[in-house]
Amino acid sequence: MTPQIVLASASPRRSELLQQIGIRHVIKAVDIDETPWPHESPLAYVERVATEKSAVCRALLEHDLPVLAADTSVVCDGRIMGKPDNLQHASEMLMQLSGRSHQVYSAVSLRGDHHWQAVSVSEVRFRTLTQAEILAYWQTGEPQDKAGAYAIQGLASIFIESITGSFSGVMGLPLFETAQLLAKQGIKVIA
Ligand SMILES: Cc1cn([C@H]2C[C@H](O)[C@@H](COP(=O)(O)OP(=O)(O)OP(=O)(O)O)O2)c(=O)[nH]c1=O
Repeated sequence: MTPQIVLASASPRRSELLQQIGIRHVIKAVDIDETPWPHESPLAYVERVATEKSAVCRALLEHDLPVLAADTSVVCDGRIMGKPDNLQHASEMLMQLSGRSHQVYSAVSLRGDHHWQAVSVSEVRFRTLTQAEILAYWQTGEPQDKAGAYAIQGLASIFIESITGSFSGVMGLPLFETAQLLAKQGIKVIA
């Protein structure tokens, strides 16, 4: 089957989500510096990083298939949370998320005939977590490669009281916005 797009991502979640809507893709992950700039807002940050991922990927390609990239950040009290470096870092993040709401920003960038982008912002509410739960959760291996040290699609679902916004966006690729961008490039998910 011929691919419709290139997915510029090493995230297995993003590939699964694209498969969920039947978009045929090949994966070409790129490595960029994801350090936020001083005083950069979460919105500006996720847009910049997603845009850079698609640009770097596009520059490496020898063909001109459209390139899709995304970036997802957990934001609490205006602070951007990336992936945890270790147990200590994950515990700090999860204690901060415990018993309250935070936001998840997911930016999508599509480079085809033009460059299009979209951002989804969701609100996620966690119940109160205990230190023992956080340690046990870390030991499952799930938090390691996830922004904010949790996965809504995994065991962390038992910590989440409510979500307003996009489940797929929290998971890493907002499918509503992605389908809208793909349509601009003439790629239809459904007739
Ligand atoms: C909040 C949350 C994040 N995540 C994941 C999605 C992303 O893989 C990751 C956020 O990191 P990203 O830097 O957005 O993506 P990535 O480094 O995994 O992949 P790439 O840069 O190559 O595209 O966190 C979940 O799987 N579930 C969740 O509930």
